[in-house]
Amino acid sequence: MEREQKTSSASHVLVLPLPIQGHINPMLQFSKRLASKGLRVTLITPTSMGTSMHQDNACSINMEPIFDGYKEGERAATAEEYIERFKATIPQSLAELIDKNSTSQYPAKFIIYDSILPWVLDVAKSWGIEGGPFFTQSCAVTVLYYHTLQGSALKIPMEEKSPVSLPSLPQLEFSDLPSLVHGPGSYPGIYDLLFSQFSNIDEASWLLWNTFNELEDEIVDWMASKWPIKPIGPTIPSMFLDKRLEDDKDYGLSLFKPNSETCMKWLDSKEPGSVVYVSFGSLAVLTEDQMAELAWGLKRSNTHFLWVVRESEKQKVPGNFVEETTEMGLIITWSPQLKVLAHKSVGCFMTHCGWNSTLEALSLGVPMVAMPQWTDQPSNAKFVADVWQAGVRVKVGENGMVTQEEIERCIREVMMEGERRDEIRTHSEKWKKLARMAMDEGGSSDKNIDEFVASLNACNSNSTKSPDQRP
Ligand SMILES: O=c1ccn([C@@H]2O[C@H](COP(=O)(O)OP(=O)(O)O[C@H]3O[C@H](CO)[C@@H](O)[C@H](O)[C@H]3O)[C@@H](O)[C@H]2O)c(=O)[nH]1
Repeated sequence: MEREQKTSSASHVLVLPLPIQGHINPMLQFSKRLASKGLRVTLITPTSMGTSMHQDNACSINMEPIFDGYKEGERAATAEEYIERFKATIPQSLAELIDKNSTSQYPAKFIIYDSILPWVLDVAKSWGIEGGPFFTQSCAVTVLYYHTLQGSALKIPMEEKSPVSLPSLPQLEFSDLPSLVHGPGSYPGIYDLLFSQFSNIDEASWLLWNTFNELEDEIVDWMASKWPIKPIGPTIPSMFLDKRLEDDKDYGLSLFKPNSETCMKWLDSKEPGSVVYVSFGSLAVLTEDQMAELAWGLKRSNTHFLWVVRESEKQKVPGNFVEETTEMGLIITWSPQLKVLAHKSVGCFMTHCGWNSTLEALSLGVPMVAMPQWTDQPSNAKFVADVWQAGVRVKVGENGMVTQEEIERCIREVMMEGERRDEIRTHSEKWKKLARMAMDEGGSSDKNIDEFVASLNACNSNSTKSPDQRP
């Protein structure tokens, strides 16, 4: 498993993501940046991810599997059950890994853990290792969770669905708030998980964030007045941004198998800017009725479409839809999303506004039609449409459904020639430039990464506890 890294005497950092695609991608990508700056990085891959992941061999970091309570292929019935077993198993597995490392040539100095696994910090500290959480969602959304937890400015359950005004944030309607803020009853296990991010935030020495200063400037300033936060994103492979890391062309680790060849060939055959790319990420589950509205909305828009429908969702596509749209569209089960967004034929991204997809579209200058589903996505959609003005957001009907007419209207607004389309394109291009600048040499995120690396290199002495001090 172990690969050659740039510097043999480098500080060693462990990185532990929750094993879902939207968390693996940014943490793996950040790991690559750290490795490019001379650190030795080990990405910890919980066993449930399996060994059959689709892995890019050019990846510059080490991977170390640890037991998370599940054998490859074994699945928990619910997210809550998975997290429970994960939490019961990982501390021991992690302690064994840290122990193994401590007697090696490269004892770990620091652990970067997914912010929704705050208890990792306690395990690390008991071994004399420092740690810091990595936040995979926006600063704005985290601030909203923070205010909810404080219970003063934002109280749940919300009795009145009136607009909310909070420091450093634009005025937000009820429908702009993360779905979990609507109340613990909505998603019990996940609610606890997201709110636990704050349980020991004051004990962490670095808070690393997949965002960039320019994108969330006022919010970053507000947070920086409370915590040592460091925006280090967008965590997109370098070849799509600053192009400084030649081998960094892809995320490199996928839990799904992309239909790359079919997809890129199909895109090559289309006119520039003529395709709507549609994807709702790795987790979203639409109702059968909503899938049907989406399908017929795509048909009504009369535009070419490339639609990602995961294997588990395929049976919801209306029976006659594929035959009726063979000339217009292609449905695939997973795409090489960054390559798709960077393709000249793509003119618009219809997205659920997962934070990675949002950052990817902004970084590649692709205008969006935002169709949020749950968790942080409504707030991301609010920013996309009204703050960054890089797209439009669908209106949800009273029955919670987005109609085919509404989907058609939004796609046309972003795709069809006219003032509105030009405005959105201009804003999208602006964010593309700013994202690139943030990651390029001397950019805001690049400086933060340098600062983090320098601080680790400065603690030259091995701080891992000696055998008789270990727990
Ligand atoms: O066909 C596809 C579809 C997606 N992706 C990639 O998969 C990732 C998906 O991440 P994201 O857009 O954030 O969506 P989710 O998978 O839904 O991510 C979960 O995690 C995110 C980070 O915490 C949250 O913002 C989301 O709301 C939550 O659903 C992105 O990097 C995409 O490039 C592909 O490569 N191919």
